[in-house]
Order: sequence, then structure tokens, then C-alpha cells
Amino acid sequence: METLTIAQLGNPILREHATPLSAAQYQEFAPFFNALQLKMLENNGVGIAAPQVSESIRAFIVASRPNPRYPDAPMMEPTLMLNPEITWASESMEKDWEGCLSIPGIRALVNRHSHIEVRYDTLEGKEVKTQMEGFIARIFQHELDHLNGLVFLDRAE
Ligand SMILES: O=C(NO)N[C@@H](Cc1ccccc1)C(=O)O
Ligand SMILES: [Zn+2]
Repeated sequence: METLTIAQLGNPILREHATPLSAAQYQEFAPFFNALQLKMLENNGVGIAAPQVSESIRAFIVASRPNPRYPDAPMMEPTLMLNPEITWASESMEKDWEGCLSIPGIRALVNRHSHIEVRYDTLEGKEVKTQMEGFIARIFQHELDHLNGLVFLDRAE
């Protein structure tokens, strides 16, 4: 696989509804997911979705940690999430600043659910059900939008 390039806003791939992965495909994509995480780290990202490197599949990485772009971000292990879904979302919403590796240099205030319950598969095919809140819940919602052809500016206040 050649080196990954991050699609910029205007690239139609960012507007596609990404395709679910079959569990049989997970291991096949392992090298791609490693390259995806490197690309995110190279750009000081705290998350990245496969469609952003023109791979329109339902997979993303959530990887909050303090970095030059988000000095206050909470620490978590970078987590690859396959076929992710929100199974419950709080009524309560919070506004906070977001950026996007596909829309460099622009930040906007975005309203997101404060608290969500999610499910996703791991690379090994294990289903994970968990809950998120705050900035990590925000990153999840931002990445899930990418799988549905949305970007944060579509929701900017
Ligand atoms: O473009 C992406 N992910 O799609 N990366 C964003 C992730 C993000 C999401 C929500 C709030 C802040 C930041 C980034 O700036 O690292
Ligand atoms: Zn983004």
C-alpha cells in the first residue's frame, strides 16, 4: 500500500457513506490500520477515520492525549473501533472546539451529546460495549460523522 494522504474538504470521498467491514476482513486490514494510526500521530491528531485517507470503510481510531493541538485532551490508549455505533446518547449536549485533519487551520464550536453508549468490534473480532463522556465522546461522534459523510463544519454553531 502506498503512503496515505489525508483527503481535504471538497474531496467527494468525505461525503460518502462508508461500507461496513465483515469480521473476515478485519485481519486483512491490519497493515492499513497501523498505517492509519501512524498518519494520525504524524499529524498530532486525537482521532482519524478511514475515509479521511480515502478508504471508505466503517473504521476509525480514537486516541485522545495531550498534544500541541489539544494540550488539555485527556489521556487514553489509542483505540481502533470497527463497525462502530452509538447505542444511546444523552439529551444533554455540550459545546466545545473541534478541528479536523481534513480541514486544517479551522476550529469551530460544535454541539455534541455529553454522554454516549457505544459498541464496536476490535481487530480480533471481539464486541466491545462501553460508555464515553466529555472530549472522548466528542471525538467518537466526530469520527462516526466521517463514516456517514459528515464533517464538523456541518454541525458548527
Ligand atoms: O480529523 C480528525 N478526525 O476525523 N482529527 C481531529 C479529531 C478531533 C475530533 C473532535 C474534537 C477535536 C479533535 C483532530 O483534530 O485530531
Ligand atoms: Zn475529522
